[in-house]
Parts: sequence; structure tokens; C-alpha cells
Amino acid sequence: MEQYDVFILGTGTAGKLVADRCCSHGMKVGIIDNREYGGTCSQRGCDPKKLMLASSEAYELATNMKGDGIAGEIRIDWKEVQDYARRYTSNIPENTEQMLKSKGVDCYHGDGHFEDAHTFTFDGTTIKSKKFVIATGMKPIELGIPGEEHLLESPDFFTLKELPEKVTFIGGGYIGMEFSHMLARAGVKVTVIEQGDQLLSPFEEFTAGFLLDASRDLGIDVILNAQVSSVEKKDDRLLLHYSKDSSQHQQTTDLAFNTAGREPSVKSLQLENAGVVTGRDGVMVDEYLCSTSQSNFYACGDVSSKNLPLTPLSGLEADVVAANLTGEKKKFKPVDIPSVTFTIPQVAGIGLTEKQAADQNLDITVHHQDASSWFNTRRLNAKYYAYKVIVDNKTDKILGAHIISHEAAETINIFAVAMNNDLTFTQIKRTIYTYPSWANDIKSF
Ligand SMILES: Cc1cc2nc3c(=O)[nH]c(=O)nc-3n(C[C@H](O)[C@H](O)[C@H](O)COP(=O)(O)OP(=O)(O)OC[C@H]3O[C@@H](n4cnc5c(N)ncnc54)[C@H](O)[C@@H]3O)c2cc1C
Ligand SMILES: NC(=O)c1ccc[n+]([C@@H]2O[C@H](COP(=O)([O-])OP(=O)(O)OC[C@H]3O[C@@H](n4cnc5c(N)ncnc54)[C@H](O)[C@@H]3O)[C@@H](O)[C@H]2O)c1
Repeated sequence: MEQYDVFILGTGTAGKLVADRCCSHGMKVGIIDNREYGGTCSQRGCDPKKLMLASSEAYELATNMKGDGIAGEIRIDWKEVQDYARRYTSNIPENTEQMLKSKGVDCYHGDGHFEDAHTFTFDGTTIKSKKFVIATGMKPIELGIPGEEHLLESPDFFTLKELPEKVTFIGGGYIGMEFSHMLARAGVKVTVIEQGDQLLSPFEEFTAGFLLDASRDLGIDVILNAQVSSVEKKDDRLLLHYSKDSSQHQQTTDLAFNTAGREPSVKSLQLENAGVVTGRDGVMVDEYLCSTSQSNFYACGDVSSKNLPLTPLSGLEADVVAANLTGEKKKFKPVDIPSVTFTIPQVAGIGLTEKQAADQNLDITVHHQDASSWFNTRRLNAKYYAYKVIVDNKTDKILGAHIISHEAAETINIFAVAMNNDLTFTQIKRTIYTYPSWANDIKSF
């Protein structure tokens, strides 16, 4: 029976960082994953998605510039897109495991559960540890509808060998919209069925509204306020039954993805045997990211109750857990976090939406505009560009910023710097930026 100082479940952004740091402090560390090593971001999330997106970006620019400098046939070769992404990601599992082993971490593979607060078993092996770290991330939610087993999930997108004629996404959030934009540009007929009345529900209504228009321009059939009730297999195709406006509808599609959200991966771990309380948001943790019910357990990354499921946050939380395990007393301090949906155009946001600010009765000025006629958009023959900035009237501090543009992912970072360092709106507007650039447009926001 192996005995550890720290045993970590999950080898993604969060788990591997904690393992590395604890080992460097001379602790005896073990780690386990029930899939290949490396986690979601590097293999089934951010990185392969962005690699695949490079072709969509090239396609979009070339298509927009046709007749203004670009000639000839412009098309996406899906097989090459997949091969390109796989070239970058295929060696990650082995490299991650080798890196951990080289630091002295004992690496395991398997699916296990807790016997008690100090004992974890898998495949006939028993592990004892003084401390445990839960870093098992999230997985797609179960829809609980008949025929759900016919639906694909986000990891399947990265192994989709051939493109069918028609694909449907159930859920118009980050994943549904990023994937649907990629497939639509590759020539697939795409439908998005979203239960809410806007796409990208956490984002500002104003910018999400432009994404709806941009998605429809691209030929994506977006159906809002609709709920899928069952999935039927009909020969080689799927028949989706959904309700909208109190009536039943149906749709035939070749493939359908469940992109209706993700939930913490905790069920199979039987954490209740260890006295660790979990909730809808994952493992319930305090400000030190220590379990609220069992002091030898920590949680970080997507699976912790304090997290927003974004890679930089998983890293930030892992840093806090590693510090607390190695003798420092470190609190997790919430920060203003920018995030972006990598559609084309991109939708980015940070801080409060106008509605959230209004709900709090804040004394604010809202600066917003459809900026599609500005130079940066016209230069690309593009169509959409808009922003909304919410500013506190007393302090001139930025409470929220929201942008839809071809470079929103970068422009929003300037707002992240301002908001996390108490710069005023006037200060970032007075800053000298490179010209002509997207950042320079902030002077006119
Ligand atoms: C399609 C997609 C695109 C995304 N794009 C972005 C993006 O552009 N930007 C961004 O910031 N974020 C993005 N995210 C979110 C980001 O990937 C996650 O926030 C991040 O990967 C979480 O890291 P983590 O270490 O907490 O969990 P993970 O990386 O998910 O790691 C958890 C690990 O635990 C393992 N595991 C699970 N259950 C068990 C078990 N029972 N026993 C042992 N091991 C287990 C898993 O196999 C996995 O290796 C995306 C997510 C998806 C799905
Ligand atoms: N670019 C990025 O940073 C990025 C990209 C992908 C994922 N992520 C992270 O992963 C998390 C999960 O992403 P996601 O897209 O799975 O979830 P999400 O919460 O962003 O979107 C899920 C959508 O599905 C809808 N929905 C839920 N049930 C439904 C049903 N039965 N029928 C129709 N629609 C339904 C919801 O209303 C919501 O709009 C995100 O919160 C995000 O933090 C980030």
C-alpha cells in the first residue's frame, strides 16, 4: 500500500501544477487520471480548438477580401484542419506524464473511489495519503431526455473525421457557438437550439445580440427559447423533438451535439465516504480552497465551488492550493476575469453587464455604440463591431466592458489590466496606443 503526503486526482491545468509544486517542496506526491494525461484545455478544449480556428480565421479573411486582393477558390479542408491540431496535441499525454515523473511524482491511471478520508482505491490498488487534492474538472451535463445516448459531446468534435451535411447543437453557449461557427465556415448546415432567449447567456445582451445576427448571416439556424425533449435514431440520421412557443416541433439532422453546459466531475469518486461535501458547483471549499467539511481535502480548477470554468482560473486556484499545502497560508482572492467566445467575430466581456449594474442600483454611465463603420472593421471588409463600457460615476472606475469584434479577445485584456489595477476609464482613454490598432479605438469608446 502506497502512502503519500499529497495525492492528486486529475492531471489537467490544476492537478499537474499542484503535483509539480508539492514535489519541488520535497513532499511525496502521487497523481491519477482516468483518461490520458494533460486535461481538457490542452487536448479537448482551448488549445486544439484555437488551432482548428486558425483555418476559419484564414477562410473568413480571404472570403471577405475576395475581389479586393484575393482571388480563386477558398475552402476549408476538414481533414487537414484535424491533422494540424492533432500534430500539436498528440504528444501532450506522454510529455505531461514524463514531466511529472521527472519531477518525482508517482503517476497512476485508473478510475477509483474514496473508502474514507485517508484512503482511495482503484483497480485493486489502495492509496493512503495525508492530503488529497480534487482536480477532476468538469464533464458535459446529462440532459435526462430519451435518446440522449445518440448525442455527441465536445470531445467528439476533436475526432470528427468527416463532415456531414447537417449538424445540430443543443445549447448556444461558449462551446455550441464556437463549434457551430467553425462548422458553418467549413460548409456544414448548422442549427443551434438554445433554451434561453439569448445566445451566450453570461455575456452582455448588447454584444450577444450582434452575435445572433452574425451567426444567422453565416447561415446558422438559431432557434431560441426552445427545449429539446427527445432524440430518435432514424436510419443513419437523428430526429430531434423540441418544444417552442408551447408547441412541439421536430428537426432531422445527421449529427447532434450536447453543448448544454458542464458539471463538476465528482459523482464516481464517492466523496461522501470521505466526508467531503459537494454541491451543484462542485467540491464546497473555503477561501483557502480547503473542503468546508474535511480539512485534509482541497479542490482546485473547474471542480472547485469557487471556480469559473476557465483555464487561467484553474491555474490561479492551483497556485493557491499548492501554497497552502507547502506551508504558506494563501487565500483565493476573486479578481476581475476577462473571457471570450472564439466565434468570428469574437465576443468578449469582463465585469458587470448593464443589467447586473442596474439590478444593483449603481450610479453609472453606459458608453456603448455600434462601431461597425469604424476603420478597423472596414479594413477587413467585416460587418460587426460594437462595445459597451459601464463606468462608475463617482470614481470613474470601469465596472464592466463588453466587445464584439475580430480582435475582442485582445482588446478586452486592456480592460482587465485597468480593472485589476484600479485605473480609471479616463486613464485608459488617455493612454497612447499603437496606431492604427484595435486598442487605439478605446480612445473613442
Ligand atoms: C471545448 C472546450 C473549449 C474550451 N475553451 C476554453 C478557452 O478557450 N479558454 C478558457 O479559458 N477555457 C476554455 N475551456 C475551459 C477549460 O478547458 C477548463 O477551464 C480547464 O481545462 C479546467 O482545467 P482543470 O485542471 O480544472 O480540469 P481538466 O483540465 O478538465 O482536468 C481534469 C482531469 O481530471 C481527470 N478526471 C476526471 N474525473 C476523474 C476521476 N474520477 N478520476 C481521475 N481523474 C479524473 C480528467 O480526465 C482530466 O484529465 C474550454 C473547455 C471546453 C470543454
Ligand atoms: N472560450 C472559452 O473561454 C470557453 C470555451 C468553451 C467552454 N468554456 C467554459 O466551459 C463552460 C461550459 O461551456 P458550455 O458551452 O458547455 O456551457 P454554457 O453554460 O456556456 O452554455 C450552455 C448553453 O446551453 C443552454 N442549455 C442548457 N440546457 C439546454 C437544453 N436542454 N436545451 C437547449 N439549450 C440548453 C444554456 O441555456 C446555455 O446557453 C463555460 O461556462 C466556459 O467557462 C470556455
